[in-house]
Amino acid sequence: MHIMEENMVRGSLAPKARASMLTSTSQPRPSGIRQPAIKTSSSSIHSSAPLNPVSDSQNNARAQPTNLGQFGGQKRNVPAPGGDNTCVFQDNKSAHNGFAAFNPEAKRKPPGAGSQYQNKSAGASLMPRLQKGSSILELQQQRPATSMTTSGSRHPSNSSYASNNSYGSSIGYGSRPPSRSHTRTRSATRPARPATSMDTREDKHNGNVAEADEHFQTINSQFESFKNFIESTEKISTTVKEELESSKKRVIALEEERIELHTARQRLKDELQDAERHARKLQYDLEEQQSQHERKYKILEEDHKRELDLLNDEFKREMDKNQKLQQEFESRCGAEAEARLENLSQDNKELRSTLERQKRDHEHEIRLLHEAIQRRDSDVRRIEEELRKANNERFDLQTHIRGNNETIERLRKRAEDAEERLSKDKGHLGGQISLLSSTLDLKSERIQTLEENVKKLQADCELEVQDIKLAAEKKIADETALLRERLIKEEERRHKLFEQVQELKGNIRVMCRIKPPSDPAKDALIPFEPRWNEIDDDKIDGLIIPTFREDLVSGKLVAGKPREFNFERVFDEKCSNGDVFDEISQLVQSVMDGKKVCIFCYGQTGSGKTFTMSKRQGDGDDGVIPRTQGMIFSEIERLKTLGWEYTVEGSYLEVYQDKLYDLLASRHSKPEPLTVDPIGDELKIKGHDFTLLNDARDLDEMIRVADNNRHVAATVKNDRSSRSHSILVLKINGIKKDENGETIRTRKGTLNLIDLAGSEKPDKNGLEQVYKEGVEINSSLSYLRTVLSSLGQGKTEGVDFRSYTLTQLLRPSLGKGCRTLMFVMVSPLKENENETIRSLEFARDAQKVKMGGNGAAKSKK
Ligand SMILES: Nc1ncnc2c1ncn2[C@@H]1O[C@H](COP(=O)(O)OP(=O)(O)OP(=O)(O)O)[C@@H](O)[C@H]1O
Repeated sequence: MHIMEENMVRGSLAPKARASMLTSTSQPRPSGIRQPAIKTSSSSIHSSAPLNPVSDSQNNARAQPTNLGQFGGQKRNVPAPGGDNTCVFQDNKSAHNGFAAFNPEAKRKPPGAGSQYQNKSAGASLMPRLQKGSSILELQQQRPATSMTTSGSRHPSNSSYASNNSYGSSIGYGSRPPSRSHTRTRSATRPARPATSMDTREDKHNGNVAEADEHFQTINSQFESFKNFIESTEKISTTVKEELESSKKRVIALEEERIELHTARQRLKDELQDAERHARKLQYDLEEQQSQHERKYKILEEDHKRELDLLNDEFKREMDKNQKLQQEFESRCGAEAEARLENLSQDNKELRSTLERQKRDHEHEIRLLHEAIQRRDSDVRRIEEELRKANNERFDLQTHIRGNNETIERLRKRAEDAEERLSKDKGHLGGQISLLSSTLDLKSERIQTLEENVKKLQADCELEVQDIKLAAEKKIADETALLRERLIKEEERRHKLFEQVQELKGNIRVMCRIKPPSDPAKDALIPFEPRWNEIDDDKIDGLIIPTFREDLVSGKLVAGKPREFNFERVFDEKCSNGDVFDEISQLVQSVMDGKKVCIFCYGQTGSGKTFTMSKRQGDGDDGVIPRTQGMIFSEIERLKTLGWEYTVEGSYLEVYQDKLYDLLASRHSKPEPLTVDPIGDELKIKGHDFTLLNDARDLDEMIRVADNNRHVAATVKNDRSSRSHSILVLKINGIKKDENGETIRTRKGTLNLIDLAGSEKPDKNGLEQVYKEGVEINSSLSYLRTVLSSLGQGKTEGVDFRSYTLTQLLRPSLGKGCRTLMFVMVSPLKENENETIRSLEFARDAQKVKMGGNGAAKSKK
């Protein structure tokens, strides 16, 4: 029984299973199976069950050593029931333990007495087969027929031992074999005992035989009982096996469950990782989109700002121009034009207020746009906050899942333990697993919900951004269109105002430039007194040259009447070419508006005409021609945005010795003189084509070629004196079309930039050629003066332009609607005072010219 228990403990059964098994086996178990009586004192045995009294015959039997003498001093080893049906015979000590368990009587009796109810043959037949591990049944089957079985009354199956229903009651704890008082018959086969002294007492002997029979019966019944016990033990064993089998199955099922759980956990983990990856990707996409939107917004904003800046610049320029115009208007018009000035001021005010309003509107719209961007930023921040929360939740979830994983891991270990403590832990584990599974399900659902939220927020954000973008784009487009429209209108207004001011300024405007002395410390200079402009007090618009005369009485020099010259502007020696161009750029602008403009420089040789007109030395202070060149082509680009397309054609001509030459013609052969068409308002030259100039580089190249071909020579005043009048003619035509490509407006402007040859008294002592040139130059200039003074006297008809090629050339530029600006260049040197005064007088005459008629000045045919 101990062995059986040990086997059960060693097996992989959980305590509960073992307990149930033990419980189940406890029912049929004979009371002596686990009886610790092996170590119990005899007194306890007595106290637990009454012992049958030993009969006389038993005592007699004890006293018969011959009967069971061969067992003398030897304890009988009886196989113990239990375990896996093994009944082990051990040494005397263990045998004593095992047997005493169900037959304590054997222990209580002296060794010799033990053989009283076991005959020799029974003991001999059992002994050799009582091997370790043999079962009782086997023993029963293996037991050969003994002398007892031959009697037919000792066959185990017929043993009266089985008559005791309870093994415990017969051989159990504290029991003893039944009374030996039963009668029995002596076996017929029993051999006759040798004659002994006892034969003499035959009756007594017969009584002993009967007692032995009875004892045999008892043993049989005990054996039967034992057999029943074995059978019940076998049943128990089968039950235990079945329990064991079912336990194993449960273990397998649990293991499978554990694997499933593990797989599910792994799957969940993968899904969580996927979800994390997906969330990270979403976040990355969101950030990417945000940065893209921000970039686009920046670009839009910058474009908008640029456009605004441009418009503001435009506005400022317009305002400056208007201011200038107004100032000029005020300075020139006097009282008679006050009404017009009032109107202009009104217009100007309106224009200013319109522009201010537009500016305010614009700023307001920008503010709105900024607010929309700020709203969008706050939305983005909100989304980021939500995303952060989602990330936090995801992090919590991960932590929780990690905790869960650890719990699962712990549970897995516990499941392994549960293999040993199967039924006890199973329910708990299952509960926890299902709880965890449901928690995991909940968390997965939460992740899914969060992801969906993020997606939704992202989609909302994209839509919102898209809407804002579209609205902003539309607003910008509308605004641009509106501003463009306004700009076109303002351009028209400016054009009109400009025209009005130009008309008020007169047909020929005159400006004067004083060349700086080459050595101010040494050079004797004309004591010019500047007359500062009343409005622009940093500008000079007049010169006073003091005069002296000899007092006839005293013979001393006394101050005479000073000579005063008033011009539109006087540039003193400090002024640069840039200052000059700033003043005349409006005229170049008016060429773009379709006007005929003529700018020419008049002055003594070496007074700075070419310097002012053509200087191109790379020090940044270019003359009028290079600056005009730059301005024309940038204006063409600007006007393109207002729907205008311009073409530029150019020609560079020279009047040398009163003959007209094309400065662009090849100089390999002698150039042929050209003829000016004396009829019409446009300058036309017979047999001469204008060159199409696509860009500033073409014009540049044209000027370079012309400069190389111009007639120059050393004069007294100038080492490289221009010996001819050079004329750069630019025809600038603009065309504006509507959406259908129909021409709706045209502009035809002409710009003549003329660098006249130096006026100087011809030096008779110089080269003949130079002298001849000087005479010719002076003649043509004198004639120009004559023409100008005729025009100045209000003659509009009968003015003879034909006498000189120079005046023929200038005729179309001196008519009505033409703008002519004359620069008079003067030397500051005392030695050139007379020439300077002559030039200034020439300029004053020119200033008086009023061009009349409906076209060019009428020539005398
Ligand atoms: N405003 C100025 N500042 C500095 N130098 C000047 C200025 N004006 C003219 N000069 C210098 O004076 C010299 C003569 O000038 P420029 O050739 O322009 O005279 P010009 O009137 O064209 O003479 P010409 O009629 O003989 O051709 C040049 O060396 C030029 O650099």
